[in-house]
Amino acid sequence: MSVLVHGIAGQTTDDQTDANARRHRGEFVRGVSTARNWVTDDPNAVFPVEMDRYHLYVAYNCPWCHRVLLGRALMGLQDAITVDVLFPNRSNEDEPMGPNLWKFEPEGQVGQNGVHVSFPSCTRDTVLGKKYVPEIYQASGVEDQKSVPILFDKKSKQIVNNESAEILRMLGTVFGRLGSRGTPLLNLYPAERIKLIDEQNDWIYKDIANGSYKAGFSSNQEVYEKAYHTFFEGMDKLDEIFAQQTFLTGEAVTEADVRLFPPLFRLDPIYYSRFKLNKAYLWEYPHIWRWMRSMMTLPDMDEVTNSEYLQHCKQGYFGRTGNGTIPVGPPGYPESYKEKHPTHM
Ligand SMILES: N[C@@H](CCC(=O)N[C@@H](CS)C(=O)NCC(=O)O)C(=O)O
Repeated sequence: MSVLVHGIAGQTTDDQTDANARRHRGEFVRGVSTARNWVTDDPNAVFPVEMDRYHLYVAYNCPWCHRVLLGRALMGLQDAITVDVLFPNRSNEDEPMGPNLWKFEPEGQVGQNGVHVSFPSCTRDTVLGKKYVPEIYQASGVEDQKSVPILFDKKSKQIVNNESAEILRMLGTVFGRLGSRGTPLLNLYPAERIKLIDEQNDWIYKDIANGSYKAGFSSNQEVYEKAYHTFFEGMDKLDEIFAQQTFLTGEAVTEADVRLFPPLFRLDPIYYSRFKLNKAYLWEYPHIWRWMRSMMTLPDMDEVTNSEYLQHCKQGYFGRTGNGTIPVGPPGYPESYKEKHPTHM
């Protein structure tokens, strides 16, 4: 299948210059997504927009999946696009397909801490019946990829796209007419705001969304410290923006807000400790906190921010790290995000 690469602002990749040497020095360098086809309005296209034709493979703990699920919920696309949910921890060394692979585990599993963990929202692969994500890529003829999210075409049994920035763009625009939000159609990337959204996406991807991963997963002290400072300079900048307006590009929610949400949702309960992004909590930024509250009141947000959702995140980030125990606190999350102040204050 031909691979169309559209360079959209703030797409989920890193500069690949000397990537292996940088990885060797301990820098976390994100790879490139290679399935890059688009669902379009054209009924004769290879992938035309169609009710109940497309499917998402996701893990709730993955922030790139989270943005796509947020897009699906906000646009009211739950009946239009089906979803399968992976177990939050990847495979162990002793598994037949090899280690560190996403897999379906609806019955749950015994974690590193010796406790059996299961989540009601974890599913099997309801489309292809596979166990591991690389098997989905193999069945679709896409090589050397193992990441989620995946947008899958149930009709042709092909992977459409595995770049969350592009999947979200499709959900927020061309899929809009299949959504349940009525008219006027919601559009997360409206023509009159494109420039502003692109500008915000660009720096927020580098400094906040991917920046948090640079801090959390680099083993190089210098890379971590740089990412830490950049992240919190970004937080100051965001607090100033939200002192002036409700959302990132004005008074209406757009794709830029959706993309900002996953890393900020994870800051207090996870990134603060796990990624050592411990200069300040989200609740210490009054205007960002208010933005969070505005986001939480948007339609169907509960589906993708509830306490089970956060528990997937905790399991994913802590379940195979250190001694494998899952933190109980901090108390009051995610409920506090709907309040003026965190409830434990
Ligand atoms: N290009 C991807 C990046 C997604 C990504 O990095 N996903 C992680 C999970 S958070 C993953 O599946 N990584 C593959 C792996 O490490 O096995 C996107 O944004 O859609």
